[in-house]
Amino acid sequence: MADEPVLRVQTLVETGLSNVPSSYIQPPINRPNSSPNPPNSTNVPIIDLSNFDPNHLKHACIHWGAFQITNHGFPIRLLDEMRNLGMSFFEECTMEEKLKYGCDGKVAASEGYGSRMLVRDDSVLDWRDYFDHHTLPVSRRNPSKWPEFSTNYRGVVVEYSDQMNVLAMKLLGMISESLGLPTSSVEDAVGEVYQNITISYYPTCPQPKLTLGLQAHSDFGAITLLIQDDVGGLQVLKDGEWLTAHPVSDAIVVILADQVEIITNGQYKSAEHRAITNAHRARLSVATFHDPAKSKKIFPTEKLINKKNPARYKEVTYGDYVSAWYTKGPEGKRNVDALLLQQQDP
Ligand SMILES: O=C(O)CCC(=O)C(=O)O
Ligand SMILES: [Fe+2]
Repeated sequence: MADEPVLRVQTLVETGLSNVPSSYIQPPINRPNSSPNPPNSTNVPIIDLSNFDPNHLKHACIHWGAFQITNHGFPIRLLDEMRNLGMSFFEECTMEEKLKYGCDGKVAASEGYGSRMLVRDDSVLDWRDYFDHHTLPVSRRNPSKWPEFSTNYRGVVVEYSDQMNVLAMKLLGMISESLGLPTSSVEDAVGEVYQNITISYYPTCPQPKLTLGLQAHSDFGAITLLIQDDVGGLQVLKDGEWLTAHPVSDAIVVILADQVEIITNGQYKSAEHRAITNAHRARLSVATFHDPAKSKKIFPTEKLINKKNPARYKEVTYGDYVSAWYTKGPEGKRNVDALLLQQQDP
């Protein structure tokens, strides 16, 4: 089992190093491409919810597994508050204050301030520090584990959690309808929602061409709603090419995760994505994950299965899926691909 590195990435950067330690150097095949897509080229689809077209949503879910939503009704004030409070935690609190909320590095997905996603110790480290909050069901909320440097931090997290959950369920309803299913189908297949909010902080990196802020992965839950700042660094894999999801002011990035791929029998795909680093400005993102309960059994929805379209994925207990993800590592989409059933030739 890996021990949590003593140094957070931010502390490493503050030492003024000009070469990144070898434990953060990606093998050449995983390193970021030197010429990313420019801002006005292909971007992940943008869906304006005030002028909603279900076919547009369907196209984005089939071909990208990720899209950005605008005019989503989520209070912009709350997006800004969450981003600003997150930035203040990382940049204005002392390390001593931050370490009061240090997470348990030996436990996967433990709550608090950390720097390592996997419990395995043989993977290349991400150039990222983070703060994970356990927010839903309400019984998992323990605000004493959240920072209190600002009097409204804990209140903002609660309001953000509730509002994100409402939006996530609305999106699952739209996704169901876009497949011709009753509105509640995907939400019912997910069951009780377990929500985590992770603020990721990517310090500037002296050698961004050698590192990743976050290695390539698909999210293991059902649906992730992510906001970023204007720095940019999120990339989505599309037809074998890594494309930067350029920041769109006040937009929310929607990322389909593995359980939605299984529930929709692969009609909709989870998005493989990663974060790159840069040498000039630290970057912040806030990801809100919506996952099933560990005991929930996940399988393709019966209404999408027939003779012509047989089930393509094995049933899995969600908790087993998550354990495999943390012990084997994400390595792109290998965990969901491992559930694929052999298809008979017609
Ligand atoms: O920071 C980002 O843009 C990506 C974060 C992410 O993919 C995650 O936390 O799962
Ligand atoms: Fe992710």
